[in-house]
Amino acid sequence: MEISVRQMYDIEENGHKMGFLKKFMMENAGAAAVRRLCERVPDIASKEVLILSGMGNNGGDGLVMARHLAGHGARVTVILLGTHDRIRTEESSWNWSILKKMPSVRLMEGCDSYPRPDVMIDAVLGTGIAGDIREPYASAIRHINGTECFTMAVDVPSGLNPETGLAATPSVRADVTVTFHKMKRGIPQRPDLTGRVYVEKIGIPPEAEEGVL
Ligand SMILES: NC(=O)C1=CN([C@@H]2O[C@H](COP(=O)(O)OP(=O)(O)OC[C@H]3O[C@@H](n4cnc5c(N)ncnc54)[C@H](O)[C@@H]3O)[C@@H](O)[C@H]2O)[C@@H](O)CC1
Ligand SMILES: [K+]
Repeated sequence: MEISVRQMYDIEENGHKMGFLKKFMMENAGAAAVRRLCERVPDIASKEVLILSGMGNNGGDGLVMARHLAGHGARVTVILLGTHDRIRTEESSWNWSILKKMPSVRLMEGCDSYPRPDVMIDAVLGTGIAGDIREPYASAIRHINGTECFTMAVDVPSGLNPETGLAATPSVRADVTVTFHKMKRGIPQRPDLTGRVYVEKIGIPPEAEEGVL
């Protein structure tokens, strides 16, 4: 079943009000994405992974992935596309503050030149996308597309509108996309951008869908 972005936000809100806090959803989302990544890249411990994280909760999923990947022994760099004081949500800031205590993860706030990794994680933009792609997000997306390495998009390839299926210029072209809870209706319209799509449950109680679906 495909759902709208509005329905996804309402389900998330209902789950949060039930006490299944958004930070738990984010944790499960990042963990599920890393499980899929390890399936697709079995020798992850020998890999250099670059995570490009935006300032919203899509970026927060990327921050969770950084911690899990460090646990798997990967060499992880996170580039936050802004400064940490501009992170927009409590759950994402919370994950950033954990990473600050982890020397095993290299953290950068903004950057002039991007490292060239073996694996790229696109956690730039998700369901919160609105309008034309602004900087520094546009440069980050162009960088992702300019590398040859294996690319996983978190929730939706950045630039692709998960409601309409319309793709901004630029939009990420991913090898795989891991989306959460249920398929958003715009995602299956662009297999050329998403690559293979996995839909992962993130622990939201089914009761959170009551009155929404
Ligand atoms: N819905 C859910 O159940 C869950 C959602 N999660 C994640 O949260 C994401 C949604 O998070 P948010 O609502 O914070 O939104 P996003 O993280 O998708 O985007 C918000 C950020 O992007 C910026 N932005 C929006 N459009 C832009 C544009 N055109 N150019 C440049 N910057 C732009 C905004 O200013 C804001 O900083 C989902 O895609 C998913 O990855 C997960 O944490 C797990 C739970
Ligand atoms: K993304």
